[in-house]
Amino acid sequence: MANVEIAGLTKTYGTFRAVTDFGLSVRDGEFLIFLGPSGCGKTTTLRMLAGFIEPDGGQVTLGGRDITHAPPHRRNIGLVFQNYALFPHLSIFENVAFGLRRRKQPEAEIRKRVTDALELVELGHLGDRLPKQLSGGQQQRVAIARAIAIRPDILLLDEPLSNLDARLRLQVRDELRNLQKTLGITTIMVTHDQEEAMSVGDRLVLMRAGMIEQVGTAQELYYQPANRFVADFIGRTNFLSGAAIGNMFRSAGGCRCAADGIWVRPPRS
Ligand SMILES: Nc1ncnc2c1ncn2[C@@H]1O[C@H](COP(=O)(O)OP(=O)(O)OP(=O)(O)O)[C@@H](O)[C@H]1O
Repeated sequence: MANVEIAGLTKTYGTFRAVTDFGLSVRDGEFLIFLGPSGCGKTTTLRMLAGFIEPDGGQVTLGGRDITHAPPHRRNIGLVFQNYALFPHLSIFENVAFGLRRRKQPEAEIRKRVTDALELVELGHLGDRLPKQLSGGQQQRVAIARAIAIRPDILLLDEPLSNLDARLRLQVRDELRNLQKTLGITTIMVTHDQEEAMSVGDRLVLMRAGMIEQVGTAQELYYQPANRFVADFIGRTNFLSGAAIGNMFRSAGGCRCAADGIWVRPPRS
């Protein structure tokens, strides 16, 4: 477990700025969501944190350690991708054991950690199967078990639920949320699904065109949007033109709204 400090992270492809001056503190044990429309830079930012994309500028520290230019395997980060990325020729047990074998853990430790991780995602009885003998939801739970088996400092999830059908999506989403709270692992998840973000995230980072528009809880973004884009993206919002006068709002049609949100239609004269 660790807190993550991100400062001024920037990535440019040619002349196109995919991520600009991204700065944020992720708290120890927090479930943070990167949310925003397609192409806004969520995956690029996550991949810079994972070490797969080299940033052009900025800094990332993990538990106080500068990892900005460290290779992925030196970061102790658990990764879960949209497409599960399981090894098709390895058993479920060996898929989960993979990262531990690479880290040259003793055999007894590997057995214990794989068994524990598979139990946590309720797949302890399926260790001998191959990935193709599992459903999509089960495969994604294996990918989650593999990520947590190495006891990562942080867990990075890139649209982990988007290949699942609607029912499984809800189920795995709730399981993921419970698991994250049980283990207390600092977690960052990318999604473009507002409802998913609002139901699992402690805080949401709403991005647009490579920049952060607002960071806050779902309630803060919903009730105190920083701007029109946030209000539009997060809520089912109707926009009325008008003017704020003290603690009142006067719309072009003559209605007024007090700070408590109660509408008042002025008496006809
Ligand atoms: N290797 C690359 N070369 C050039 N442009 C790229 C490259 N990778 C990403 N981009 C561009 O950077 C921008 C951000 O991409 P990114 O994948 O981070 O967006 P995203 O928010 O994760 O989108 P989505 O929700 O569709 O996955 C996009 O406009 C994309 O086209």
